[in-house]
Amino acid sequence: MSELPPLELRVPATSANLGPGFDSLGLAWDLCDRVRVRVAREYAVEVTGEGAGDVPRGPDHLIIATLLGALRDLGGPVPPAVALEAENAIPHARGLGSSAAAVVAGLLAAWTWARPGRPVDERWLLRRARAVEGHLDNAAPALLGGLTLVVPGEDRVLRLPLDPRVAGAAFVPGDALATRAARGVLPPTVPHTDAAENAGAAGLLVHALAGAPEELLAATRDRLHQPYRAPLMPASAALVERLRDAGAAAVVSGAGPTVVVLGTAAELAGIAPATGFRVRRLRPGPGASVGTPGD
Ligand SMILES: Nc1ncnc2c1ncn2[C@@H]1O[C@H](COP(=O)(O)OP(=O)(O)OP(=O)(O)O)[C@@H](O)[C@H]1O
Ligand SMILES: N[C@@H](CCO)C(=O)O
Repeated sequence: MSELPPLELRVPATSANLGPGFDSLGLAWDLCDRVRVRVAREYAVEVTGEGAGDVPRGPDHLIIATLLGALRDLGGPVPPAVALEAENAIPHARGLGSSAAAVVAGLLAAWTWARPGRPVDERWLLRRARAVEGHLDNAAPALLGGLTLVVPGEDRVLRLPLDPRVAGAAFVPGDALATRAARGVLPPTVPHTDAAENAGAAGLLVHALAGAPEELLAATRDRLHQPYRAPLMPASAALVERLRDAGAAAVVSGAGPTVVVLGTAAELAGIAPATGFRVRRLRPGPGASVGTPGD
């Protein structure tokens, strides 16, 4: 068991939905959590940065629980305990994919211990991530990097072309909002007209992100989730409206309450801070990586 090597992983923050692409489009950012795991006699968890005061310190820590479950699924080896060190940069429960990043870290670590030297089986990893997360639009870009499309109902994930001029600015509020709560307010059905608007906007968004950033404002309109969630995040909803009225392609990131503006670096340079939000400049980034410490 002690032959299982210590591992170091990096996993990116992600924005799911991007406006009209509910549960299907997602984008990885250059904001990453760093995680180290090793076999130990007793569980030990050291966390710095985001969520440090809140996450469990034992086998129920999301990364460790995911790792152990996946090792069992892969037929072992399951160590007596693991020690985990995490430097968290991704804010928790803000719509930037922190839980998907943790799940992808646990699954990549499990694969690396159970199948050393073998390229990760993406279908296995995404199936496991779906079982934990319920949807894949954060896990897919966290694993693959860049812009990804999940086809809900089909077991398929595509990496889509992304114009290198596209960047982001995240407005992260102080208050958290659990994804589960934000999904709980969505109605079981939506009007046909809203579905049609979103279908058109999602198609335009893929086109805009691939090479027509001047279309981003028109392409980021959403009728399927943001209006229903607005009462849970009134400050974010007001900020989206204000930014869009000023011509910026602002959307709610994932289930919120972070607001993300998509645009070229030149457009984003003019974005002013907003009271009650931390602003973080973002660039699209690569997917998760795993190696041994010091690599
Ligand atoms: N790095 C982490 N380590 C341990 N637990 C984590 C970590 N990241 C997230 N979690 C757990 O997941 C919860 C947040 O998950 P949730 O799905 O509500 O939000 P999110 O993933 O940040 O946002 P979204 O899914 O909308 O992008 C945290 O409160 C914490 O319990
Ligand atoms: N598509 C998911 C993303 C959660 O991060 C939702 O909006 O609920």
